[in-house]
Amino acid sequence: MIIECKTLAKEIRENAKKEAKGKKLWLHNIVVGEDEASLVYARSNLKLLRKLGFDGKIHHLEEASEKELLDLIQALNEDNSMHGIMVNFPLPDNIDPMKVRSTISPIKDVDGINPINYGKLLLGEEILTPNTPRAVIRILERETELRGKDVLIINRTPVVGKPLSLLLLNRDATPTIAHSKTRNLKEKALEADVIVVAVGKPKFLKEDMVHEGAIVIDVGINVVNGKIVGDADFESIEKKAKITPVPGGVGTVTNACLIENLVKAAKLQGVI
Ligand SMILES: Nc1nc(=O)c2c([nH]1)NC[C@@H]1CN(c3ccc(C(=O)N[C@@H](CCC(=O)O)C(=O)O)cc3)C=[N+]21
Repeated sequence: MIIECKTLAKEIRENAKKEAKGKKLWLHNIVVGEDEASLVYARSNLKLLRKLGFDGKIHHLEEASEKELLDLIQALNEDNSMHGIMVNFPLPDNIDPMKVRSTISPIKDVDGINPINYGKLLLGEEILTPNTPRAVIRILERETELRGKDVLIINRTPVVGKPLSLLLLNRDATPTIAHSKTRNLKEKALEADVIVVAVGKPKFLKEDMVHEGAIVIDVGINVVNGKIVGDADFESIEKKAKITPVPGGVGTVTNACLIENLVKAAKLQGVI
């Protein structure tokens, strides 16, 4: 069964638009290098911003020194007419991600990646939290009661798996984080009420890893022959479990959540 996500995405962005009270907000989206998923995100987000009467700019730096990137972030921090700064991961090896995180002003940090916002999340306080994991939570909260549920997350990155586990703990679920060194992945997956997959490999999650009636959230964004596909074998899993589509699933809701955080950030800056 397919988990329809577009209605939820629409609700989130229309509510954010209302909260902005007619104020035109600006978001700057930074992509360094050629990560396809980041470029898909930046482009679809810019479209969405404009549709809602906001605006934005994509800074696609094919190559950048660490200093160039930090200077760009600093300039955006200081510009009062700019309300949100989104830096896409992964970054190339010549750039220290920790310095990037620390440089983004905590009140313009629309993806919740600054150590202050991230630390607050760790302590149970959700101010500006990462959008991809928040999108997963929004989808799950509509499908099920999270309290007590066993959730297997196949991803341990600071962008998806780690923050998602914290959001789940805040909601009394029982998260397990799996990664490339995890043993008996199939057994763990078969026991889970919910499986969240983000590994960057098309058809990684197969039908024989999912129990009847489970919920599968596909966070994968892979470009295959010019088309976007997820990490799950959608056609076979869809027959026995609930599953989010790609495109039109988590990505769509993530995009709406980014707009929601832009509005929140503007409130923290006192412009709304
Ligand atoms: N710090 C950080 N945070 C992220 O959240 C983050 C990141 N870095 N790096 C890159 C990945 C990728 N990602 C996507 C989000 C939405 C869509 C999206 O909007 N997809 C739509 C549109 C696809 C289309 O244009 O057809 C969909 O799936 O329906 C895609 C990809 C977030 N990421």
